[in-house]
Amino acid sequence: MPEPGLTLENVIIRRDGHVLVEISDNVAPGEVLTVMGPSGSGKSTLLSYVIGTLDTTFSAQGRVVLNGADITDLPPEARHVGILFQDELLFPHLSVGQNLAFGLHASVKGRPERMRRIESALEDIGLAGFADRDPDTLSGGQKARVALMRMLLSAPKALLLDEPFSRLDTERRDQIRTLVFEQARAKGLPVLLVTHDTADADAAGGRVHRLD
Ligand SMILES: Nc1ncnc2c1ncn2[C@@H]1O[C@H](COP(=O)(O)OP(=O)(O)OP(=O)(O)O)[C@@H](O)[C@H]1O
Repeated sequence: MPEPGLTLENVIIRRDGHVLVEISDNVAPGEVLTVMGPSGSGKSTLLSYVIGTLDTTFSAQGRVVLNGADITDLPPEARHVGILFQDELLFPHLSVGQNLAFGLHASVKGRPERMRRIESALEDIGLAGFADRDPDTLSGGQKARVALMRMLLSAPKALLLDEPFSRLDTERRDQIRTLVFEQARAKGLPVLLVTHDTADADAAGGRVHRLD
């Protein structure tokens, strides 16, 4: 039986011959593995490796396996791994609804069905009726919720989060954090969370992998 979730199998990432990252682990569906470590320890590099955008200055060995399928050599768009960054930007020239439509998986066909999905997605993040708004009229927390939902609509099979909460004030941070972890659990998605903040790790409630 293939192991469900996101498996990093004997992954070693090197730069200039030196080992930067070494990890071997399985993140189960709905589980959050928090990756912590000082600046420059390779946290973002590890996420680049998992999504398939590792810079050529690095060399890597090992395998990335998602729900039993080896995705190590697939191009990023074929991996079905969603990523959310600290500086997650919405397209400023598109409305909130169009931004979500951009994320919506191609398997959702027909304009009425696509519109219905977007309306229901906006309800899920407490932004019903916001479809026609310009992103620059939203607060930071509202933008973060739209960015999260845009990623979820693409039907990823795993989530990677690179300091996605660090720009939010404490109250919004708690809200968005809860929303992300609830959605990941509800959809059974394995999550890799990169953060400097021990409060993020505590909220995630899962295991912590330290890079030095
Ligand atoms: N494209 C690149 N070319 C050369 N070196 C790079 C490149 N990208 C990252 N590095 C180096 O690799 C190391 C790891 O960087 P990385 O961004 O993964 O660290 P990090 O742990 O995410 O840091 P931070 O917490 O500051 O974001 C750093 O020393 C960085 O300078």
